[in-house]
Amino acid sequence: MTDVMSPQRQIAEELHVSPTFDAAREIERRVVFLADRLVDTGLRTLVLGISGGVDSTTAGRLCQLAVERARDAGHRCEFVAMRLPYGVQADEHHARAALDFIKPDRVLTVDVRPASDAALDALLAAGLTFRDAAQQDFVHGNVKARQRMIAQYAVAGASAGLVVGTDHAAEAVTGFFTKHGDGAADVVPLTGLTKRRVRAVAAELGAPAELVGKAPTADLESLAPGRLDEDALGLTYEQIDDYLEGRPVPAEVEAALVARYRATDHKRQLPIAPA
Ligand SMILES: Nc1ncnc2c1ncn2[C@@H]1O[C@H](COP(=O)(O)OP(=O)(O)OC[C@H]2O[C@@H]([n+]3cccc(C(=O)O)c3)[C@H](O)[C@@H]2O)[C@@H](O)[C@H]1O
Ligand SMILES: Nc1ncnc2c1ncn2[C@@H]1O[C@H](COP(=O)(O)OP(=O)(O)OP(=O)(O)O)[C@@H](O)[C@H]1O
Ligand SMILES: [Mg+2]
Repeated sequence: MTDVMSPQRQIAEELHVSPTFDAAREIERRVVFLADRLVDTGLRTLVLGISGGVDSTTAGRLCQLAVERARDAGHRCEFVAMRLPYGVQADEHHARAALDFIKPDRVLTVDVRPASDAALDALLAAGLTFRDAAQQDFVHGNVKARQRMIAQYAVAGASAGLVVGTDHAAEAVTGFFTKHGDGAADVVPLTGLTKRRVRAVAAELGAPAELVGKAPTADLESLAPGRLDEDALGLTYEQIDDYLEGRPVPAEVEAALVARYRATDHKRQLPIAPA
């Protein structure tokens, strides 16, 4: 008899979700991973945008611990945390709290608004039209995410750096990221974690409670500022995490997740080439 793996198990395996979880062990494993990448490549910086959300708070603290570990081993390196607001960020106080907690070696602030708006203006001037204001705002949102990627790669290029991404299993399964925007990175230390496990790692690291429990937002749409991920997705992170961790979920939740996972497969692969 052939053993047919359930879609639930197959997706969890493909996204590297571990059946067991120990926050302290995960911190150690992921700090060692980042420190080893610096030492093994001979590169000098880790570069990561800090938004004030729990994902970049967690990944940022792991980066700072990793460069300190690599320095202890004799490797000259540092962590460059980047503030990348679009104009004035409504939850700037959370970004400040994240930086206070992470204690990065360096902070660089780049406002992505002028470049994002100039790109949109140039496209409009070239004759690009949108279905409606909502579609224009959505596409402009992805331009903002890609401007953040451009800024981080410029810093990496100038400082022999590695760009750090914050993708994890609960984001990967829904493809809820901008392709070649926040989805573009050299190293992804949160891989395989569900959202509640990211929060557990943040808590174990000692992050402030307001950041550990913060509601996730991509905050890319000017017409819907601070829109919550769960509202945009029509799914809760509890449901997504339960599914990834092998717990039962309603049939319609499983159907929605499998459909999203399949439709966004192209975002988790290299560009598609002829067979
Ligand atoms: N089947 C296929 N095979 C190969 N490529 C395919 C494709 N379908 C689309 N594409 C390409 O992919 C593009 C669409 O992908 P993309 O440009 O990413 O756009 P899209 O997936 O439509 O939008 C990104 C979504 O991620 C959310 N997001 C972004 C950034 C951060 C966060 C967060 O959680 O913080 C969330 C954002 O709110 C939005 O809902 C298409 O324009 C096309 O170029
Ligand atoms: N305003 C910002 N300033 C700096 N970096 C940002 C900003 N917005 C997004 N980013 C980068 O893009 C990544 C993806 O955003 P995302 O919203 O998924 O993560 P988060 O804000 O850290 O956590 P959460 O998903 O819980 O909101 C962030 O982790 C961060 O590295
Ligand atoms: Mg966010």
